[in-house]
Amino acid sequence: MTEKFYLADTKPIDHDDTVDNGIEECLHIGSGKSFITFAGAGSGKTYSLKRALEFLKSKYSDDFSRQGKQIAVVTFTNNAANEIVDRIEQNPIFSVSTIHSFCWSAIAGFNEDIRKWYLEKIPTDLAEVEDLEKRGRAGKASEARKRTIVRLTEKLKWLAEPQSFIYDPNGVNSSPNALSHADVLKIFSNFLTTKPMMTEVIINKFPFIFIDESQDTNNDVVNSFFELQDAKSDKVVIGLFGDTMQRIFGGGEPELGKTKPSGWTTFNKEMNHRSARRIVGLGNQVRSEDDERKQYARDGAEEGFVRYFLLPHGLSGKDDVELKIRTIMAEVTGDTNWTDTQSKETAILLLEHKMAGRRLGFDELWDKFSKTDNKIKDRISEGKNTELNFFSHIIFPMAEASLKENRAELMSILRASKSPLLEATALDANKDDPLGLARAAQHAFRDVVSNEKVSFRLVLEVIAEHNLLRIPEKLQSFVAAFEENEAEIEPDQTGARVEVEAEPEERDDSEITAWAEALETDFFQIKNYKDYIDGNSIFRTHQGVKGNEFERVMVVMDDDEAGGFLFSYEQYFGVKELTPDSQKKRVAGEETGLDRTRRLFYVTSTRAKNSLAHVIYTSDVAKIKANLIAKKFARESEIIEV
Ligand SMILES: Nc1ncnc2c1ncn2[C@@H]1O[C@H](COP(=O)(O)OP(=O)(O)OP(=O)(O)O)[C@@H](O)[C@H]1O
Repeated sequence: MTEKFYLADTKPIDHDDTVDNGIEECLHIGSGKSFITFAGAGSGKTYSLKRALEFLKSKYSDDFSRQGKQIAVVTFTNNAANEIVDRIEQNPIFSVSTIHSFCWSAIAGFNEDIRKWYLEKIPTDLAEVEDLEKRGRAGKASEARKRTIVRLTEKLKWLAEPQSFIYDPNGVNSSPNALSHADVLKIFSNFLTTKPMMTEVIINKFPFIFIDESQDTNNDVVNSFFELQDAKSDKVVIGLFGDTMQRIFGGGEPELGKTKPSGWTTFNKEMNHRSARRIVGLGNQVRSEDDERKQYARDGAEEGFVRYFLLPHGLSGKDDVELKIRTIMAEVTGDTNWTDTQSKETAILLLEHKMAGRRLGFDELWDKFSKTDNKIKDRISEGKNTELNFFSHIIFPMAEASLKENRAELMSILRASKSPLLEATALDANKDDPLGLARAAQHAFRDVVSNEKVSFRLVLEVIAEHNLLRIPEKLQSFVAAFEENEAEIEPDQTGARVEVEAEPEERDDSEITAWAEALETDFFQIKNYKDYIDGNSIFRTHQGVKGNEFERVMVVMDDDEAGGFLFSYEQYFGVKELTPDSQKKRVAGEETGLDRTRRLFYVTSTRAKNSLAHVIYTSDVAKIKANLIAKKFARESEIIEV
């Protein structure tokens, strides 16, 4: 059989230079040429972005510095923003920020407009919940709906007066007038298309706007940029960098690169600078079932290794088997680093937190969230769940400082988190001993966290009881009794307790139920969760490695253990039939779990530079083997049954 299905062809390293030259032709004020770059894995999107920035710097640096203009680079995550900042030369004409920071900086200060936006939106949300409540049954969900109705009604009252809104892109946003992450994006998209003044401010400040990872950039935001280009093509150039095959988070625009945007200049990058020929070949074969874009490896690239390990579902001692597989990979590749458990150049990719949770020890916590909405799970996997972050970013470091009796560190966390006990009103109320209350609270907190088996609930309760920190909105109902005490202590603050709008999808009853159960589990699991989210472990999720690269990658696929329904490798590899619902969707040309799984498989496979081990737990080893060969994902010799 011909090797063309397995090994990518090669081209010289400068093969894509024409693309970068083409991009430069768009980069003139008034060019009218906004552009979208199609570029597969490892094609050097960041490289092209960097070149574009350098070009603009050489052309406009003096003018922009004088006029206070900037070039905006908008990224998906803080990590991506930092990586770009590291890779470009520091210059005040570059403004690199996450999408949330960018949107917030555009709408910040438009307080009256934000208030009006809420005044229009909340009655609709309220009517929706009231209607659901009228038709729904009594029970936990109904209780949650009733709480939402009270909250929204109070908020409407609060919004009757002018307010000043705040937002922290990296924070928990639990203070009364803080916007939620989701609302910042919604408000921005709405204002960009309906508020000419804000639009003018943006395009005057940013004549060039680049958006990285555009395939996953929030749908509303991307579409508002399409409208901006239609209306102001003489004043702004927008450049989208991304790869539609790597759209793996929920919020992106599915039509990107198909019907949208129209009339934009498009560029195709064809090189893969990252991976060995065999790995680029596999990526091409995966893509042949989607948009059929093909990549070349670099001239001189090594052949590299791909191996498949097929294992039956329900196997016991998975950790041992996976260790053995790494030993086999070391033998096959001659690369002994495969067995080094600390190597930063090795990644073991798990489909879900649940799998990492079991291997790292936060499975009890994670299990409680396994039945929640996918958007919530997405936020957890991105480390963006407000309440979990409250525990991992604030309370856990406090517990550590407290146990080490590091009072300075503890005070600094309390100050940074705006502890109510350190506010002027609280300090003034106890003139004789302003820090007395804070001290008592710290002692009580230390007593509680000294128990290594303490539950999240007890930790939360001691914080609420002593008013050590403001509790994020969704957790407030679990400590409601203490809040009333707090209102007695600070009668002036009543109105300020109302939290500003959370995204309706996030007001999901299942999340409240999950929290009720999760709070009963061991608090110190949060350390393992935090290590994992911070990337301090060899384990990562399939979704979490987007944009990263490693010498060696082992991808563990186990539908049974993952227990999710967003992805199904069994369906993708032809072992299980599509569900009737998916079949209907497929016929109607709609997206199915199969498309999502294919894209995820593409992302994980293409993280490896040199060697790739696919570990597949399946209900039918023989069938999967036959299908991998039929799809030309594997040569027979690459499949190993352990
Ligand atoms: N033109 C180039 N010449 C040399 N090296 C390059 C070039 N472009 C990219 N590289 C290298 O190739 C690797 C992949 O580049 P980069 O991470 O920018 O790709 P990407 O398109 O963002 O990939 P992905 O979408 O898979 O995350 C990096 O190690 C980068 O340094």
